[in-house]
Amino acid sequence: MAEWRHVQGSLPVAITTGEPAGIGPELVLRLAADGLLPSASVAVGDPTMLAERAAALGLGVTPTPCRPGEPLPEGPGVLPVWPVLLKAPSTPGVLDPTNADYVLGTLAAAVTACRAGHAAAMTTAPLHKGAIIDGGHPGFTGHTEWLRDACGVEEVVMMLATDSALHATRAGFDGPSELRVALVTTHLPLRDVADAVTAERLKRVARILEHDLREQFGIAAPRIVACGLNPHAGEDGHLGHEEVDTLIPALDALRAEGRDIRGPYPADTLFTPRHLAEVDAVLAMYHDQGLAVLKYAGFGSAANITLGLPLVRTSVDHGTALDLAGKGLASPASLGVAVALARRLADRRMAG
Ligand SMILES: NC(=O)c1ccc[n+]([C@@H]2O[C@H](COP(=O)([O-])OP(=O)(O)OC[C@H]3O[C@@H](n4cnc5c(N)ncnc54)[C@H](O)[C@@H]3O)[C@@H](O)[C@H]2O)c1
Ligand SMILES: N[C@H](C(=O)O)[C@H](O)COP(=O)(O)O
Repeated sequence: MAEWRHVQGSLPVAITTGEPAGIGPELVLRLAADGLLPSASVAVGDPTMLAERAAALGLGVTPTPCRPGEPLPEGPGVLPVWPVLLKAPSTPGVLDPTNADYVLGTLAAAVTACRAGHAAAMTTAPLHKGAIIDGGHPGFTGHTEWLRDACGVEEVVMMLATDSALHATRAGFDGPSELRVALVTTHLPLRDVADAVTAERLKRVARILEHDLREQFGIAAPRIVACGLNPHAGEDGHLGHEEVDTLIPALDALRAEGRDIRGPYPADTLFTPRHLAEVDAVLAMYHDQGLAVLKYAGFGSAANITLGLPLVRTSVDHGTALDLAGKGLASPASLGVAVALARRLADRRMAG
């Protein structure tokens, strides 16, 4: 794996501006206009496109190019930008796969800056997976998997947390809007999920989750509860064999290592206050099993964190919202939560 430089001090959070036809650029501009970005923040994207979007929405922000490693420009309305240039002009709401390499270029620039010690962390505005795939990257499935490969690690974990769970200071969840959900599998067709939930993957994911709850979130003795895969956690093998054959042996092995991991429990009743009050994170077997509940609890102000990376990466809880792009109607709240979380996690990592 490449060497990572960790430099003390107030390094910026690099905010990739995402799919240029989506809401990402205007959300970054909106936070800057409202003074809601931490002082050391830098956008990564096309400065001309950002300036045009700011003007179109009447936002008093001046995107100002600068280079990684140099001091950030300052001043009223100044938004520092590390330039990555569009491959083709972009219109809000209209996807153009020609810009796939532009979007991936912004991610690469942020990772390079983190690796070089020029950024403290990265936060990603939403990209459009279909546009990246159509733009010549058939294997692309999402930031999470792309970052795993770019950083050269075997496994990472996608965890989303509601805003109140991010600020909780006690153990356990208090109320249905306080939730952390991690996933064993991420972006794959439902048809392929059962085969992808292997004992080895489940154990790797659970170990990373437990480690990062401790190290990144300061939870001294993390308590995790795992969902079953099948209805009623397989009903003792009558409604699917994965629990008996895979989940229970893997969870037994994790418990034998001394980890507090419960389950597998039926997912439909696990997400209830009585069960959640006793745990720090839910481990769901697949994307919509966990994220439908998380987004019901906190859509719009939750954040996505990639665990297991050598860098800090956070993201929004929503997508490109092409229906809202360019209209100034999209909420910047989740991006604000994600940037603030990146700042906090980076400061914690640097202090430690
Ligand atoms: N972090 C990411 O990069 C990320 C996250 C989720 C989805 N996506 C991608 O985004 C694309 C579109 O996904 P989708 O349609 O499933 O979900 P979406 O989140 O883009 O849109 C779902 C609904 O939520 C609304 N919405 C989304 N963000 C909003 C905001 N900030 N304020 C107000 N309303 C908002 C949209 O208008 C739409 O009605 C897909 O390619 C998907 O893979 C990317
Ligand atoms: N699974 C995420 C969600 O539903 O919010 C989203 O697709 C983003 O995933 P990446 O961060 O891997 O792009």
